[in-house]
Amino acid sequence: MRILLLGANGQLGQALHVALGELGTVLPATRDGRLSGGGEAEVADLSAPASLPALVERVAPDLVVNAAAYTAVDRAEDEPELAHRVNAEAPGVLSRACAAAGIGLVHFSTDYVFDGSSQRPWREDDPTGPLGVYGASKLAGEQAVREGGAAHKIFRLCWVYGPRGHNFLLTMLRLARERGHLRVVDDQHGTPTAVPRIAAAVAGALRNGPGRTGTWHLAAGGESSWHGFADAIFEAAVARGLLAAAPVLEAVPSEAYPTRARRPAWSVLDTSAFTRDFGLHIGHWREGLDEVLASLASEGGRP
Ligand SMILES: NC(=O)C1=CN([C@@H]2O[C@H](COP(=O)(O)OP(=O)(O)OC[C@H]3O[C@@H](n4cnc5c(N)ncnc54)[C@H](OP(=O)(O)O)[C@@H]3O)[C@@H](O)[C@H]2O)C=CC1
Ligand SMILES: Cc1cn([C@H]2C[C@H](O)[C@@H](COP(=O)(O)OP(=O)(O)O[C@H]3O[C@@H](C)C(=O)[C@@H](O)[C@H]3O)O2)c(=O)[nH]c1=O
Repeated sequence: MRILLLGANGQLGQALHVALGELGTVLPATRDGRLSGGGEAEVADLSAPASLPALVERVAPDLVVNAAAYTAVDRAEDEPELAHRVNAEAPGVLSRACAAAGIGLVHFSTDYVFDGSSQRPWREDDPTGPLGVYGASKLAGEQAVREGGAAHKIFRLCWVYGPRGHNFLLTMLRLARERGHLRVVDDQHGTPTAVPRIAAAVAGALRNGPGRTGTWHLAAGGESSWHGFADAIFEAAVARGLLAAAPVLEAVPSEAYPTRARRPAWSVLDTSAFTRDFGLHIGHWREGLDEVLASLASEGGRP
């Protein structure tokens, strides 16, 4: 199987590049045709959606996996058109191109399509209500993929982090090295999910349910606040020698840490449909955290 992977330089894209290798040949594509680890890739600029059908036609893959996205949650408030083009229009164009070629499309969405008001983990068919531009653009992307007509798998992820790229774990490690005191919100709840485990689960889902089309929640087990996640990061990072000492960590309400975009108070996803349909689960979020910190430690300590 030939798999065209868009967004191959992103944190999820890099993990998928490895994990999808077990299913066939991965053909990476990036914004500028270069792989961040060195090497060449196809060019796929999602801010120019009209360029995408020709790429799909020329490469003639058996499957397209779209890990590219506009993910800057606060900046999206000031660049709504760009966010919409990359996160909504481009996935719609891809879905139509895949439908025309008779191939499937794997796409990713987010817990930020919800408004955070639930009292229990969100199910796939719960009403959406994004609080900001990023979440709204990702919701429009889901709808565009469904309407585009390709057989698709849309995986809604939550609080993604890994050993590379831009994410909360790496931000916390950096800030802890710069300051002795951090303030982190404790009234937003979700499930931190490590990219290596997401990538393995996506490969497993393609293996176990290649013909299935639909939308699934895919996240680790358990739940935490951002403050609880930061606390666990510092405890494990000190134990693994990645930090000399944990900073003082103050729990604060969201009002005390104002951001350009509002985030949901409750982002925990119910993943039972994914487990039922593909026979897989990602494991508890603390297991994924331990693996990522172990891999950072084995790489020499400093991300
Ligand atoms: N990060 C998270 O916490 C979560 C992410 N998700 C979803 O998971 C998916 C993967 O996200 P993640 O890997 O974390 O995000 P990253 O920001 O790490 O990666 C996104 C990739 O998309 C690329 N990209 C952005 N704009 C364009 C463009 N115009 N043309 C081509 N490529 C572009 C970026 O390229 P470049 O490297 O050149 O900037 C980057 O490599 C996305 O769909 C995201 O919405 C869902 C829930 C949580
Ligand atoms: C850096 C920092 C953040 N925070 C708060 C801000 C925010 O409410 C929360 C999370 O911070 P971030 O801005 O790093 O995370 P954010 O970019 O909101 O993360 C989101 O990214 C997108 C792409 C998704 O799809 C989501 O699932 C989610 O992972 O923590 C603090 O309280 N203290 C701090 O020192």
